[in-house]
Amino acid sequence: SGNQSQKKKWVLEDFEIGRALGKGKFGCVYLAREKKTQFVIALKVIFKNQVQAAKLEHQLRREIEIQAHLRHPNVLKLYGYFHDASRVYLILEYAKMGELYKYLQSHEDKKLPEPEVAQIMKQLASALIYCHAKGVIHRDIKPENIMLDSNGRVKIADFGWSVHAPNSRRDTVCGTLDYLPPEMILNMKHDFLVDNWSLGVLCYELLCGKPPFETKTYEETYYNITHTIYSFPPHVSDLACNLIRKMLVTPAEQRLTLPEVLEHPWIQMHNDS
Ligand SMILES: Cc1cc(Cn2cc(-c3c(Cl)cnc4nc(-c5cn(C)nc5C)[nH]c34)cn2)no1
Repeated sequence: SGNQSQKKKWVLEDFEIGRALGKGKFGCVYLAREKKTQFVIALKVIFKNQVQAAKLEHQLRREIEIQAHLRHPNVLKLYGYFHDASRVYLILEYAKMGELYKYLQSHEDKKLPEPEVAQIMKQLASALIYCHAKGVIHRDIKPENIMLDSNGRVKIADFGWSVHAPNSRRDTVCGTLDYLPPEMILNMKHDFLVDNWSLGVLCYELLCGKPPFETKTYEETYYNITHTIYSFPPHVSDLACNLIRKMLVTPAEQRLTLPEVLEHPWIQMHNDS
């Protein structure tokens, strides 16, 4: 049961370790199975010394803290964690189809059909509505951080860059909000809306095979993003263009909200497709 996985003191001997599933900056992820229940998981093994060398212990602690408390069908579950002298182990949900990024690469011209993209967008918007309601901003929505489970269900993973927005403080200290300067309140809204922008960039990339502002140089990409300079290939439907145009808006508070994304006709028309 839920609290069992929280209270249980896990040790490496509780698991049979299988093949490596992927490598990251500070470690690897292995397919693994809990011996007693034969439950299959993904075991993320992180080397403490590498995290310490990068001064990212606080970020790792935050990733664990945040992901351990999120429960949503489109958020990769963190069942528990433990550590030994040199490593931290995260017991993660195993996504059967791997990273969306690789799934994209396996398609000729690296793009997906519109109905499939609409389903992915619907799931991610729902997951982000849940995260934002818990005061969590992901801040790193991209194909590498989205996992595919069976039957086209997607899971947001890697909360390494996520943060608890100040918003949770604002919600709990009602009354004293009056004294917060506008820039701080705006920033709070602003922070949340970074995920809305990234979701728009992701939608474009899944439909077009490349991100909207991608160019050969950092400077050019920077200019395109800050001036919202991008164009659509001819095969993208008008409704899909309309949705993306309403998400890639520079003044954050003018961006489509996540509930509005779910209500958009392009998402609605592909319901249950
Ligand atoms: C360190 C480190 C590596 C990574 C990237 N990464 C994530 C996974 C992964 C996770 Cl966390 C959960 N389920 C997965 N399922 C796969 C998978 C399934 N197939 C058929 N092929 C793959 C690959 N990978 C999963 C692996 N690496 N993040 O931090």
